[in-house]
Amino acid sequence: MIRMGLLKVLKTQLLCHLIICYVFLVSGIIINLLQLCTLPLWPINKQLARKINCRLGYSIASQLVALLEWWSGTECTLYTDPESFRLYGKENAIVVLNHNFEIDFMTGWTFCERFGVLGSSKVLAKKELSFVPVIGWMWYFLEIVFCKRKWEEDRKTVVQSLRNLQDYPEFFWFLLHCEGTRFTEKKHKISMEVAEKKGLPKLKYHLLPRTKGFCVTVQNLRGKVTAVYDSTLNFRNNEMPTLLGVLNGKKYHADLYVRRIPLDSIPEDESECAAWLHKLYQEKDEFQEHYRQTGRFPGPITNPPRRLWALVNWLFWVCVLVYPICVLLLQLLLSGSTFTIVCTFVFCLAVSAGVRWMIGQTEIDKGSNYGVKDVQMNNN
Ligand SMILES: CCCCC/C=C\C/C=C\CCCCCCCC(=O)SCCNC(=O)CCNC(=O)[C@H](O)C(C)(C)COP(=O)(O)OP(=O)(O)OC[C@H]1O[C@@H](n2cnc3c(N)ncnc32)[C@H](O)[C@@H]1OP(=O)(O)O
Ligand SMILES: CCCCCCCCCCCCCCCCCC(=O)OC[C@@H](O)COP(=O)(O)O
Repeated sequence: MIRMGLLKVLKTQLLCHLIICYVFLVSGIIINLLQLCTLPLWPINKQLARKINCRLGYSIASQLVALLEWWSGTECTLYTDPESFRLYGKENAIVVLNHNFEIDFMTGWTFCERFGVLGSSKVLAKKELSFVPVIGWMWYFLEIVFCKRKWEEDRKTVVQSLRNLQDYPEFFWFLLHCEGTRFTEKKHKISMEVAEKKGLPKLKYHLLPRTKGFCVTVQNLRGKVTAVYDSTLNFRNNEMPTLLGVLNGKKYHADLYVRRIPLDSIPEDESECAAWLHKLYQEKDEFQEHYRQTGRFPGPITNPPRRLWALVNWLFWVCVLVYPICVLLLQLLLSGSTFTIVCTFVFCLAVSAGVRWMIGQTEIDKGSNYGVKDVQMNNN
């Protein structure tokens, strides 16, 4: 009991957070550099370069998974039917996921890890994320598809990036947050005004999905991808998880409901495909209503257990990187030079501010104006 309490207190200590962030940042930059070294390999053996980058990408992303699974002890429960379960991780899929939570990317990654597709997981991500050190840089080498969320500018690049995935050598899940931005009350209100204008039924728990990205993804990955995984995520007891909470060791309870829909059953025609997606979001809304009323999603629970790999990778980087920094700091302190000590202190502060900025990228309060601004412009 006392040991558990001590551990809980330890997880809230700034020093622990600094060590975790230091390991993440330094290992991440080392891996980014290794990824850079694979560049000359691309023209010679593209498939090998891709496979190496998947492993390197795994080594970064799985640190956040380990933080969620092992540090915060967050429980990730999967609601899905056993027949579909057998196929997860053994085929390429498009994942359609709601976008309500600051850590939904970490929860998504956790399921990817458990099914062995973490290194190769893909997403249609906003361009701003490509500038985030470590993760954004890693994504260049993993052929993540970036968009500016302006269809006229995106169409060409998105289509080309999707086509490039036709010969991808590993099984991948391609994530689409069709709502295009995270849920806020303001964005919801505006988006429901758009729904009303379009004569579409209102959604209670989702923003109106943007259909262009989905239709173009289905179109360009046909033949490569076999299914759409309609995924609906929620957290028990109205938890609103944050990355800072996870870093402080707070345990959350994620519930994910996944339905496997064969890609063949999705209409090829663009307007039919868009209508199909709107219907899907109406169903997703019903699942969320069911969750609110009963505290669970429909269907059986088929849980993949957490695996040791993410933890092993994390401990490896801790062992490699913590000892040298301790020696370095000790040498600096013993040097007796006030100037050097002050410089080191300022450098550490600057790095901490950088990491805080990175964490800020996950915070909904600091989110974009997308879904607010464009409607106002359309109305002007
Ligand atoms: C199983 C577990 C999970 C597994 C996880 C798997 C993989 C994990 C991998 C990685 C994890 C990391 C996660 C990182 C997450 C980062 C995610 C993001 O960055 S989300 C933001 C970027 N992505 C997207 O936006 C994708 C969805 N968007 C689209 O597809 C868009 O179509 C687009 C391609 C971006 C283009 O957008 P644009 O706005 O320019 O054009 P649209 O034509 O789509 O939109 C206009 C259209 O929408 C109507 N509409 C609806 N609401 C509004 C509104 N509020 N304001 C204005 N307009 C709105 C509008 O009427 C137009 O309608 P129409 O099409 O009829 O003209
Ligand atoms: C071991 C781990 C140590 C942790 C140390 C700190 C790590 C910092 C990690 C930063 C991670 C940055 C990746 C951010 C991914 C966020 C995905 C996301 O949710 O983006 C939002 C967009 O979809 C929509 O944006 P909005 O229009 O809502 O605005």
